[in-house]
Amino acid sequence: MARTIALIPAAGMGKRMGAGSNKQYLMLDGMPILARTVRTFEEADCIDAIYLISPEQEIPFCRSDVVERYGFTKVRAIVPGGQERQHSVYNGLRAIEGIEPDDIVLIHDGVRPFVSVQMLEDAAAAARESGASVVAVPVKDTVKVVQEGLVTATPPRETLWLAQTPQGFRYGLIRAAHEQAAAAGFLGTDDASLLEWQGQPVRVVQGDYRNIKITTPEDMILAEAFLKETAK
Ligand SMILES: Nc1ccn([C@@H]2O[C@H](COP(=O)(O)OP(=O)(O)OP(=O)(O)O)[C@@H](O)[C@H]2O)c(=O)n1
Ligand SMILES: C[C@](O)(CO)[C@H](O)COP(=O)(O)O
Repeated sequence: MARTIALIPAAGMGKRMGAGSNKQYLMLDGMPILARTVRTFEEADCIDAIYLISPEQEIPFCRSDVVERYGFTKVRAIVPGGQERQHSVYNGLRAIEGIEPDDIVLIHDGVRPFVSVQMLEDAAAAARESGASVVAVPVKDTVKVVQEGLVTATPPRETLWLAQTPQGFRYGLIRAAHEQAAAAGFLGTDDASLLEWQGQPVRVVQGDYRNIKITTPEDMILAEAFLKETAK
């Protein structure tokens, strides 16, 4: 049976959060965002090993204040990140030990702490069957394409989905896509887009509107509200 490996990029600088420190370590009800995210992977039976990706200078802190403090036993390594998210993920892909082309890699933002075990299982199963999967939700608003302050298009809403993570892949496929993108200088904002760029199919798996990426200060308010609701 193919193994399922989690790659958790957490090497961003959190510029849009403007917290003055890295957003992945902001506390949500007493626990760092990143630790909340890793906990779900630690608890999921379908996950065999976890690789974290961190800014190089924060690796000791990540080890002491996330991995050791919360006793995460599945974390195999903390890998230094790169300039862009894509570079960080590529570093992670190259660091996984003993991985086979048919093993599954689940790539998940460290700052999406509301991921569920069900989402991990669904994304991994779809990747095993189809090669690549992306967790996503349908958009609720009408989306405008805007150029130089003018609307140039209103794409039909039923075709629009918001991409989340986890995104799941057979290792051989995602490794080759990252290598080809790096050689061609193609930069995508998620991993599925690299396979799309190659013309490969990507299966959509139903996500959850609560699986937010904590990006700007109002996302912290939402995250705290979600936590309060589940504590009731
Ligand atoms: N060079 C980078 C940039 C981003 N990420 C990670 O990718 C995820 C999604 O990125 P985003 O929310 O954009 O985080 P930041 O890059 O930190 O935010 P900003 O763009 O506001 O600086 C985060 O877990 C982030 O840490 C990464 O590992 N390496
Ligand atoms: C991967 C991602 O979270 C999917 O929504 C998103 O594309 C990351 O983008 P960002 O530019 O790093 O915020």
